Amino acid sequence: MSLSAAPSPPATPSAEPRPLPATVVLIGLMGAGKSCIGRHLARRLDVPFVDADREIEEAAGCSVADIFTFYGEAGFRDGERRVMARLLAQPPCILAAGGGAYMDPETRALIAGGAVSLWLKADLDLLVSRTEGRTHRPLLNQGNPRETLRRLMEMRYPVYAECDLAVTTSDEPPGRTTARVLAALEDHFGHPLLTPSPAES
Ligand SMILES: Nc1ncnc2c1ncn2[C@@H]1O[C@H](COP(=O)(O)OP(=O)(O)O)[C@@H](O)[C@H]1O
Ligand SMILES: O=C(O)C1=C[C@@H](OP(=O)(O)O)[C@@H](O)[C@H](O)C1
Ligand SMILES: [Mg+2]
Repeated sequence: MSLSAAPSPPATPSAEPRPLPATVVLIGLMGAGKSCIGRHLARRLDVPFVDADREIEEAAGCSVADIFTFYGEAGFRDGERRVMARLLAQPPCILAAGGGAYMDPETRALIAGGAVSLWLKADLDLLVSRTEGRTHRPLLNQGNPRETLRRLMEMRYPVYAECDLAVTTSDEPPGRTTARVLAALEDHFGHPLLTPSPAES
């Protein structure tokens, strides 16, 4: 028996943390938490965070609601497709898409070609509770928002299901959801991701 003080190496060495290898696109319905969790995740990984809706607003010089009013939903979708293509050509970042972006076939193909899509999946009650009282989502500013969200779930969830990863969100602090998203990504990439900043809760 050796009396050496040197610790023996682990049977299976754990993988070294590596930088984010590809852009992560957060998809999901309005209120799922794409913008909120995206911001937390980017801070945790110390990579840029980009919110597609903010980029669209900057390019148009007005709010998403005004784009819908002046150019209609079709005009918004055209701008969204172009902005998503530009953002997907940038170095790896966390990209919060708007809820309808992944429904566009060209955008879906670009994401499948070089990014990782992660669906924040939420049930109807959670989406309603997280969106009520907010007025910046034109699709929910008319009619019955619960009914609109229910209809969008029916139309969109089968397409969202084409994504690479899905994480179910629940009524928990954003830090908990972020940790579960991070774990899903590390599992997908097969190695830990560099997290230079301390964990948030
Ligand atoms: N665990 C959680 N994950 C995501 N959002 C949460 C969570 N808990 C509370 N929220 C709140 O829910 C809202 C989600 O809105 P947002 O991030 O804009 O969604 P989206 O971009 O998907 O439409 C925010 O006000 C956020 O603070
Ligand atoms: O689901 C949609 O069609 C939309 C979602 C919104 O973004 P969030 O999902 O971030 O709220 C925004 O892009 C626009 O109001 C349309
Ligand atoms: Mg958002």
